[in-house]
Amino acid sequence: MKERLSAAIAAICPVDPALEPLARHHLDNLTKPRGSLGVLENLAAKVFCIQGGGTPVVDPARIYTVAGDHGVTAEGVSASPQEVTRQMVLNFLNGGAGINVLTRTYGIDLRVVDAGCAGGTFPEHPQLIQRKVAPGTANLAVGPAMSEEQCLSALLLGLDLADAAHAEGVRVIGTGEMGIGNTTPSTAMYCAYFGLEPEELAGPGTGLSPQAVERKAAVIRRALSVNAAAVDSGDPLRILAALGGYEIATLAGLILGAAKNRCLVVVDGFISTAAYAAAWKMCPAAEDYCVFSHASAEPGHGRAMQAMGATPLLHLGLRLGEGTGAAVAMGVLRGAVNIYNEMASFEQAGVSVVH
Ligand SMILES: O=C(O)c1ccc[n+]([C@@H]2O[C@H](COP(=O)([O-])O)[C@@H](O)[C@H]2O)c1
Ligand SMILES: Cc1cc2nc[nH]c2cc1C
Repeated sequence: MKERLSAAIAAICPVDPALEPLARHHLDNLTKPRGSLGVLENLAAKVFCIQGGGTPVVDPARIYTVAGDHGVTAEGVSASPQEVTRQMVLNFLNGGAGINVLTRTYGIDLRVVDAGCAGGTFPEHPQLIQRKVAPGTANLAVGPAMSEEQCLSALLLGLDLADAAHAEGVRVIGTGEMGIGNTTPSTAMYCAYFGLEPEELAGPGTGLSPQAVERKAAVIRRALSVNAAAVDSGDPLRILAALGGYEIATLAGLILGAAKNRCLVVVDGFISTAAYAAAWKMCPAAEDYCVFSHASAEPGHGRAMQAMGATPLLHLGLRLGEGTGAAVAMGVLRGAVNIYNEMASFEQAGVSVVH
C-alpha cells in the first residue's frame, strides 16, 4: 500500500519553468494594459503551465465532497451534533445543500464520497461513492485518530478518485468535505506540521462560544501531547494518521493524485487546506498544481496559509466547507482561461500597442 503512495509522490513533477514566459508573452499581447487583469492573468498562466502549454481548459470540472466522522466529537468540540454529517450526506444526494446549488450554478460535476461516516452504508445514488474505510475515527485526544494502515487506505482512495477523474477527462478537480468536528483535527494538524499553538489557531467552527473555543484548544493541546511520538517524528504520514480524519486523508490523496496526473486542484477552505498541508509536507511540488479558492472565516486559516506561503483567491467570508469556495473559484478560473483563449491581440484588433 505504501509503495503505491510513494510511487505516486515520485511521479509528481514540478511544472516546466520554461512555460511561464510563453504564457506571459501571450497575455501581454492581448488588448489591455500589461498585467491589468491581475490575478486572472496569473490563473490563466498557471493553468497553461500545468497543462503543458496549448489552449488552457477548465472543463469538465468536478468537485469531490468527501465525508467522515470524528471520535473527538465526544469531547464537545463542535456546536453541532455528529449525526449532522450523515444527514448532510443525504442532503447532498437530494440536491439541497449549498454545494448542490453552487455546482448547479457553475455547471460543475459533484461527487459525494463516504470515506468514513459513522453508521452503515447509504442508499445507492449515481453521485455517491461508498468507500468507507471505517465508521468514524477514534478520539485523537486519547490516542491516534487512525492507524497508519487506515490512513493509507484513505490516501489511496484519494489517488483512486484522482485517477478516475483523469480517466474520465476531468481537467480541474475541487476538494470539498463534510465532517462534524473536523476543524479540530485540522487545527491539530496545522499545529503539528508548523509548530503553531492550539490557542492561536482554534476557532468556532460551526459556531462555538468563546469559552467553548478555549476548551477546544485544550482538547487539541491534549491530542498533541497524547500523540507526541507521531508529532515529534515529523513524519507527515504519521501525523496525518494520528491527528487527521478519513475525509482529510482522502483529500490529501486526491491532491497528490491530481498533481501526479498534471491536473489543477482547487483547494477549498479550512479543512481542505489541512489536507493540502499533509500533501505538501509529503511532496512540496504538489504546490504547482493547486489554487486556494478562498480565505476561510475560520480565524486560524490565515495563519496556516501563511505558514505555507499560500495565497487565497477570494475573500467572501465563507466558512461552510463542502467545496463551496472551490465552486465559486472555478467560475473565476473559467473567466481567466476564456480571457487567455478569446481576447483579441493588439495585432488582430488593430489597437496600438500599450508600452
Ligand atoms: O471550510 C471551512 O473553512 C469551514 C470552517 C468551519 C466549519 N466548516 C464545516 O463545518 C464542519 C466542521 O465544523 P466543526 O465546528 O464541527 O469542527 C465541517 O462539516 C466543515 O465542512 C468548514
Ligand atoms: C448544517 C451544516 C451543514 C454543513 N456543511 C458543512 N458543514 C456543515 C455543518 C452543519 C451544521
